Amino acid sequence: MTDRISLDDHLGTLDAPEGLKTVLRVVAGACVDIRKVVAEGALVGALGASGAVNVQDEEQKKLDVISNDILTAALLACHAVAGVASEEMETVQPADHAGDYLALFDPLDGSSNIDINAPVGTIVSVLRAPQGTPTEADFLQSGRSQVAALYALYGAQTMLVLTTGSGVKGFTLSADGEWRLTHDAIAVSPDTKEFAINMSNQRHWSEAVQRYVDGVLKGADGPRGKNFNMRWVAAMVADVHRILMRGGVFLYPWDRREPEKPGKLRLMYEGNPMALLVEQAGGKATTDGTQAILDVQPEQLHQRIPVALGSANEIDAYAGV
Ligand SMILES: O=P(O)(O)OC[C@H]1O[C@](O)(COP(=O)(O)O)[C@@H](O)[C@@H]1O
Ligand SMILES: [Mg+2]
Ligand SMILES: [Mg+2]
Repeated sequence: MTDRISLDDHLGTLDAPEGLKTVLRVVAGACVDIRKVVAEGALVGALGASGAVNVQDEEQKKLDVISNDILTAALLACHAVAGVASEEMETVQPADHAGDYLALFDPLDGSSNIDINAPVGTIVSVLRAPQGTPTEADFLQSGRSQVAALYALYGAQTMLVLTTGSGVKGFTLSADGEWRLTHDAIAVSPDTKEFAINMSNQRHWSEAVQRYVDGVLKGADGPRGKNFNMRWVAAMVADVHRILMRGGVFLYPWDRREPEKPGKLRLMYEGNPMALLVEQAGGKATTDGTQAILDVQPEQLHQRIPVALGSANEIDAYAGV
């Protein structure tokens, strides 16, 4: 397998600023370090709750905190990074030097999977930094402004899936610790017979979402005229990876439980990076079937949004119910 191009070599050939390549190398290295802790789990005392609660009012797992510390330290030490923001930190952290880039991340996505040895991952969005010390307002750029987006998936294989704005490539971590290109030109098929949604929230959804899911559940006997399969890994990173590999739709809509919150997932470090990857792979990434996530103007660092992304024709069907 060593004849496969490494991430390092791929970045070397990329028509992108050296600073951006450095940021991506640093993120990729931090993900290898996070993977080691994820893989050793109980052996290194990394499972279970940390005892703290984050700014989202969610219980932090030890691995949320460890992953956040690894990424934050690596990125703030990188000369090309002017500041970072994370799901696990209340506000932004400027670096003590100037830099051309800002990094926003969900250090460990799929926290409820940690203690059951199910897939988790890391999601990262990279933006251009303004002149001077960045403030929170400087991070509130729309998803279209991202210069790179990636995730690492700690699953049966460890993979890193990356876009710098011209297509999507997937790298697999080799036994000797190198990211190697295994998935060139990742593309989301326009049609699908697979959907992903947390069905336990059904009674809280809007009428339109109820209608769409009712239609797909009726399968060949209903308005869609074909049978659907359902999958829910409970880690956006793994559910989106499945869609990039074989199509499908991933839905996390607004629901009535907390009507003042627009959804569960966070715009800046979940919605935006995943939306750029999905669009770059030819899929659609929306809040409601029509509004592109990437065009949402952010108002808050930890802003939530509804998410409907995946196979283009199926997202159109979702919009049309
Ligand atoms: O608990 P549910 O409704 O299955 O939600 C699962 C969703 O929550 C998340 O785990 C939220 O992310 P975090 O684990 O980073 O908080 C998503 O990855 C996933 O899609
Ligand atoms: Mg998450
Ligand atoms: Mg998380």
